[in-house]
Amino acid sequence: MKRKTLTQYLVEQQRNGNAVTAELRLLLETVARACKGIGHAVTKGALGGVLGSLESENVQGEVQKKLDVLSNEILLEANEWGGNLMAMASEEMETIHRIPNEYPKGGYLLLFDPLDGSSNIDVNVSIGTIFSVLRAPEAASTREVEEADFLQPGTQQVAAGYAVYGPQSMLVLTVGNGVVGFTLDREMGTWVLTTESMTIPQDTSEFAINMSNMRHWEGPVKRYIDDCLAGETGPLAKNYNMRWIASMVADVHRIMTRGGIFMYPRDERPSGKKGKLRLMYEANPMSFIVEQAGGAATDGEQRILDAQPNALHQRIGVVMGSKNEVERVSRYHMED
Ligand SMILES: O=P(O)(O)OC[C@H]1O[C@](O)(COP(=O)(O)O)[C@@H](O)[C@@H]1O
Ligand SMILES: [Mg+2]
Ligand SMILES: [Mg+2]
Repeated sequence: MKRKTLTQYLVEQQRNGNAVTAELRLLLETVARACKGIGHAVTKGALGGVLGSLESENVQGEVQKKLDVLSNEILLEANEWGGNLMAMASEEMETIHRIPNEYPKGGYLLLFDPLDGSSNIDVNVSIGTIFSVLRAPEAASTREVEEADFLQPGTQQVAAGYAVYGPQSMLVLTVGNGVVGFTLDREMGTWVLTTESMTIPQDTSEFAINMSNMRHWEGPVKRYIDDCLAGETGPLAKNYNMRWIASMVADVHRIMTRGGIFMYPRDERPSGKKGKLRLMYEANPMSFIVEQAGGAATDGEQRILDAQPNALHQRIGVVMGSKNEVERVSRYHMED
């Protein structure tokens, strides 16, 4: 069977008058090429000297892995000269990266978590890259682009995707017209369309949460997990299975494939941080993808995509996946 490549898919989306402009197509192709480069570095492992940590910490106060920094550089370099962007923002950089004046600029803003699942790099477990594309506000074309230009709710995203570097490298993408999945043909070096329409089953009996945080959870999350653990004879009247890979991309990719609910809720730790995951680089792009696949995403109280960001590195509680199960967790929050 002749399969479409990423380029063919995007050209088709452009021709069909959907959301993909020529500029967005080139931008997405560039991001996909960068992901191929990151995947290549990941595959080399110790042979490529990419494992281990650096002395540095990122803006979140987390120790940076060599691959966090390398992946960030690959994405910056690939996208800097493409002519489609005004600026980029990354989980690994304190503030935004404006396109230097010597390069042409375009109308989009790109945000990314260059390497997601950092704790899994050195143990050879699936990791990934998450990205989100916004339109730069009109006003930014007549002045210098600012951090505030990025603070748009997730509903404004024009595209989002992730690459997962696992047994296969896959790229999962939405341009607001459903979700498609590409597998990397390593010999040819091309992303090949292998799933035309990714959809998440509405119901599930599989949850993903880091159980070691249980003592910090808020009441509604505790109640939900207790009900899951009670199994057949409990209030949910079914037995649940649990999975936790500790790479959001890999956990959400499993849910995109066979359903489930992924939770990294905000909790009551004295740090006062609103959850662990970042709204702009993780929660928003993944929520857009999950919703486009028929799932749902909430922070417990509100739809994640409706959250108005107030800072680039803001964190948020995340509950996403199979629609009926996410709605159940929202109900538990309402009843609290
Ligand atoms: O180690 P924990 O607390 O279970 O956290 C795992 C979560 O942290 C993350 O690794 C955070 O992402 P980064 O690796 O990009 O910082 C998520 O991918 C994952 O879901
Ligand atoms: Mg991450
Ligand atoms: Mg990261």
